Amino acid sequence: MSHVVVAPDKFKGSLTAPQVAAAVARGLREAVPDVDVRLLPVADGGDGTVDAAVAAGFLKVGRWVAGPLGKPVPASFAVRGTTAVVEVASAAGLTLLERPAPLNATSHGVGELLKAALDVGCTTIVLGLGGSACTDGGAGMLEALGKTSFEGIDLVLASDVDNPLLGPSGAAAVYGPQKGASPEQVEVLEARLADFASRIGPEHASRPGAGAAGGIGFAALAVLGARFRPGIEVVLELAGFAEAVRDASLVITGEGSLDAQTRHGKAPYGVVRASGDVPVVAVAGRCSVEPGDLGLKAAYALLDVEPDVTRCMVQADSLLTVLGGRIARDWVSQ
Ligand SMILES: O=C(O)[C@H](O)CO
Repeated sequence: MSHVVVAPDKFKGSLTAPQVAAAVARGLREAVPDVDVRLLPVADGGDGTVDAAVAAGFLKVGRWVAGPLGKPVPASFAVRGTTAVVEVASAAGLTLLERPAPLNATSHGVGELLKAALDVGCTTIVLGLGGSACTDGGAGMLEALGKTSFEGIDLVLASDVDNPLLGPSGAAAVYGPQKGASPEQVEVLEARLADFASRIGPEHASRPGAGAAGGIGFAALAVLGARFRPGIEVVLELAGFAEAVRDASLVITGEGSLDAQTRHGKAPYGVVRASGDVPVVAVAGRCSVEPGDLGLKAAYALLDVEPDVTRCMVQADSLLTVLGGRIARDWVSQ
């Protein structure tokens, strides 16, 4: 019997991607005990990118760095050979703050993590962009790096979005509000970013991904010679997805919400695109789009099993196991 690849992203606010994968696999195995399941939790560059690398065989390295408000936080990056995976969210993530601080959150700790990755001898550094608390254009990161040179270093941005730095689809306007910024604060952030860009390299402000992670993308492109890539593509490569999906009979992906945004660089859509002819189904907390529009054969939502949203979040693990069982009955031959 050929195998099933389980490659979900996290369910934000409830389960990490490895936890989602494990819960679905449990359901598959309960329904079809001899099913061959391969777990490949993924991420889009935002939180969970280091976890995905670790699940793919990288080693986790811990470091205390300045958190989004300067207070030390235990952060981590992942290393395999001379490649490091550094995640913005680990040092400057929104989830690290008790209360949002849109005007004051800094990317300083990200610079410290990059330095640490260079110090252990890494020459390729994947920088996962997304899930950040800051909108400082990467100024804090550059300050922490000081005169550190990236010459000879391949710095690859694994970005959750491809927005430019400025304007109506820029870092402040689009992502400021989700970091707690009021309309007036968005204007302040936009003005700060425009001023910073005019001093650092205005020609880089419109590049895809310059607006990712509060403008850390911009600083990395303009000053550190980074190259932009969609995060899910980089993560699938690091995880050896192409190899894992070969001869598979089914791929199961998913994330908390399957919606209109999913087509725009979200992990499940990247998984569909990388799966070729292998059928792909998804699990989700909720699904507000036609599965077929995302190239999915079917979508299984927690809300179809448990209509109460709070219970869905709290019991996500056991509900995903129920969905795993349903998928096994619908798609895996006994
Ligand atoms: O961190 C952020 O600002 C968003 O996730 C977009 O990258």
